[in-house]
Amino acid sequence: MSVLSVYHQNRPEQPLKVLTHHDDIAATLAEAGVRLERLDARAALDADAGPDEVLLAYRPQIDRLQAERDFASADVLRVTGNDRQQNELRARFLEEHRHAEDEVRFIVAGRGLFSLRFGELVYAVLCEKGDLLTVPAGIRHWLDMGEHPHLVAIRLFRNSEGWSAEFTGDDIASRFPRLED
Ligand SMILES: CSCCC(=O)/C(O)=C/O
Ligand SMILES: [Fe+2]
Ligand code: NI
Repeated sequence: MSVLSVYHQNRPEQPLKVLTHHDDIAATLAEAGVRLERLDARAALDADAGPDEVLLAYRPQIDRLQAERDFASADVLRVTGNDRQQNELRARFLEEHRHAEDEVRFIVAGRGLFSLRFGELVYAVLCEKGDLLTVPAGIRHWLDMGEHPHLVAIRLFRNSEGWSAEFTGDDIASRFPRLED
């Protein structure tokens, strides 16, 4: 179930509101220019399927998005378990950053908590399998996957080089709730 919690940036201990209905969440995010959509994520895949298998299994969804929005590349981010490499990935996305292009992420397994800043507000949206999240370019944000990450996401880029980000150096994420396992 997706969940949206809206906070004032100085009061991370007390959300101003919490929404749990997908339509309410999508409508609230849309007011801020963020799109949350649902896609079919029921492809039969082994738990350890590699990036090529994931991209092949979701080719119809990717092709449709590519036709609508003209992406130049796609990759698969898989973060599962908590070995050193996974912990490094978790730590990297927990640092507040922004991108020069929209962040377009299709969650095909597991879940992740995206926290987005709009003025003095922080919108923390828990995304799960089947969610397609589009965050406009330039929005400051971070992502938590919890202490035992389980997240597989297809990432779509306009940039043929793939993922690139500018880290803001702001430690706001350290004051906000993490994704609970
Ligand atoms: C769920 S996609 C993983 C992380 C990522 O690419 C990003 O930019 C998070 O903000
Ligand atoms: Fe990002
Ligand atoms: Ni799973």
